[in-house]
Amino acid sequence: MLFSVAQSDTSSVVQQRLPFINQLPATRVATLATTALLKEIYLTPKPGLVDRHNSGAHNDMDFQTFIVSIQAISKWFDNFYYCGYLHKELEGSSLLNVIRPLGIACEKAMFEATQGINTHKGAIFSLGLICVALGHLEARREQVNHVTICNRVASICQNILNELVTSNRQKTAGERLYKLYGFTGARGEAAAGFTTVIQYSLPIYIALLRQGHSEQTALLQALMVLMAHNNDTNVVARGGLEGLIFVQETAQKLLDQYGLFLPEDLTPLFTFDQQLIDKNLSPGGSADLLSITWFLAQYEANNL
Ligand SMILES: CC(C)(COP(=O)(O)OP(=O)(O)OC[C@H]1O[C@@H](n2cnc3c(N)ncnc32)[C@H](O[C@H]2O[C@H](COP(=O)(O)OP(=O)(O)OP(=O)(O)O)[C@@H](O)[C@H]2O)[C@@H]1O)[C@@H](O)C(=O)NCCC(=O)NCCS
Ligand SMILES: Nc1ncnc2[nH]cnc12
Repeated sequence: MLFSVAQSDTSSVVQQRLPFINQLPATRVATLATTALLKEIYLTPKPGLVDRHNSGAHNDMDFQTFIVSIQAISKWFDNFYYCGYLHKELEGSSLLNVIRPLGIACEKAMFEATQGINTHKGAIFSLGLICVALGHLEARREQVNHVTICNRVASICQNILNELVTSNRQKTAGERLYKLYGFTGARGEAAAGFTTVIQYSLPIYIALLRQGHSEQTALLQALMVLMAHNNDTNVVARGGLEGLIFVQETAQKLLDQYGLFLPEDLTPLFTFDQQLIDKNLSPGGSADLLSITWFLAQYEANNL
């Protein structure tokens, strides 16, 4: 296990529902989820995002903020997995009501560790759902692959968009942008079974690895493909529709013009990074989907 978290860090929610959960062994799934977040933050250069080169379009967080955040939330991925595993009798949408308090408690641990900075709110939601789905599938001894994992996430989130449709509150960016433009953000991606990952980033990532390219090259290509296709509410929150169109069209133009972004010449990505910094645009949602991409590819490589 990369990080250990004091047992007292788990919330009362977990203690009430699963009092023995902290005595359960760390899972390989949680280690994989933690590694997926580390792979993402270490990848450099990521246009507009925090990486080892700079903080992208962020003046409130840096590389170390993400490391501290990952340390704080790492243990929670075990809790998500066991929650899915120990509630195998529940069907899809009933699971969401059980795990949501866990996710909110994990968000709290993140905010405490980062002094209130939102580093991984979306990642906790998306990767947390993946861990719940894996626990649920494994407990039921169902087939496990990237398709069944994402289908189980879609089943868990089958009613989640209702909260956007019926809610009058616009407390978060996601809720506000749904009312303004109809974007469903992280909720929509999960309810659709991470189709942006399944259709775009995962196939490209796996194909490049099979061709012998480095993990960095495969991850950079996957990120650019995600930025070209993902309706990232982080980008819209900062730059409106104009900002989203700029990110998607520029990413696609670079993919068309350069094909691959190889270590010997990453200039186009550094230039794109500076453009997004100048425009205060950050594709945080695509960064999360990149972690999901790496996780699904690695899980299958380890287990099939
Ligand atoms: C379901 C919730 C998580 C939804 O929260 P919210 O109402 O805020 O909805 P969204 O805005 O749609 O999404 C929240 C975060 O999800 C990421 N995201 C955005 N678009 C997409 C997309 N199309 N696909 C996938 N993921 C997406 C994104 O998160 C990442 O970016 C954040 C960091 O970037 P930054 O720009 O700094 O963000 P801010 O600080 O907010 O902006 P600034 O002030 O700096 O300008 C970081 O979170 C990354 O992860 C979106 O931010 C929520 O309602 C919920 O239920 N939470 C509880 C958890 C839970 O339910 N868990 C259960 C499963 S275990
Ligand atoms: N590296 C990163 N920079 C900014 N926002 C993010 N959200 C997730 N990963 C991120």
